[in-house]
Amino acid sequence: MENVSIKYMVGDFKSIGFKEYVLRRLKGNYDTKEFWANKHISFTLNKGDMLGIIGSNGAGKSTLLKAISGIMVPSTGKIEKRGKLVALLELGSGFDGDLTVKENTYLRGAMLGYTRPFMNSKYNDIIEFAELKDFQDRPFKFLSSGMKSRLAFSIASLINPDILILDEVLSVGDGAFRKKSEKKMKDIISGGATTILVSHSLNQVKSMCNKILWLEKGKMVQFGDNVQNICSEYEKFLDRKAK
Ligand SMILES: Nc1ncnc2c1ncn2[C@@H]1O[C@H](COP(=O)(O)OP(=O)(O)OP(=O)(O)O)[C@@H](O)[C@H]1O
Repeated sequence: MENVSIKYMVGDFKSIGFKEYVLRRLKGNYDTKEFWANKHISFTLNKGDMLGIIGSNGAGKSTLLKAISGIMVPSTGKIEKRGKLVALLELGSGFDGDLTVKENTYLRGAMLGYTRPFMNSKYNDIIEFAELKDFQDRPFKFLSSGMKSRLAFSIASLINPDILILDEVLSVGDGAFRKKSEKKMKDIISGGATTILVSHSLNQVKSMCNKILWLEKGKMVQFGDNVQNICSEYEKFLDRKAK
């Protein structure tokens, strides 16, 4: 990632409708502003790295993940990545609520570019890992949040991506599933994949990540492999903020 900045346009243009928009433009009181959610972010990861991204609410963590996943294009700068990328962003994104768990698993596989025979060979493992064997024919919308995230994680992790992006998904599963998924992620990493994880749990970052990126108000505060030190500086920062 080289000098990446990402801006959102904010203002009242979404809610006003076309006629009002034209009128306001003509009168010159059409109000939009640029909001930079990320500014000048640069870092490099190697195969097998696990990066933890930390920072306060609104620091720009999810926006950066969207850019890495290719959902958003950076306003400036460049992102280069090699290999098959799988991203788990907002809960339930990429699923169809009316289709069953089974149908969604195949759909998700197809969206990621996998063939039906490949998905046939992985399907049982995915459902077993997600502990959703009894729910295969249930519409996705009737699953609990934890079950939805378990299915998303199982699909993403069992199809062996080169790059795995996780936005807080692990925090939705219960304790037992979290332990199991952390172990799975360690296996994925030792298999050579690169993982990026956004987390508000410093313990999780400390125990799993070998690199860390700390963002605040869109800017990079620290990046490096001294995970313990950066986490304790961040903890002190949070303590000062809470006073
Ligand atoms: N679609 C959007 N339009 C305008 N501003 C946005 C949009 N999405 C996010 N933002 C703003 O960009 C900033 C960064 O948001 P982002 O979701 O990346 O933060 P975050 O670090 O992931 O936060 P959290 O820890 O709360 O999930 C915030 O100030 C947010 O209000």
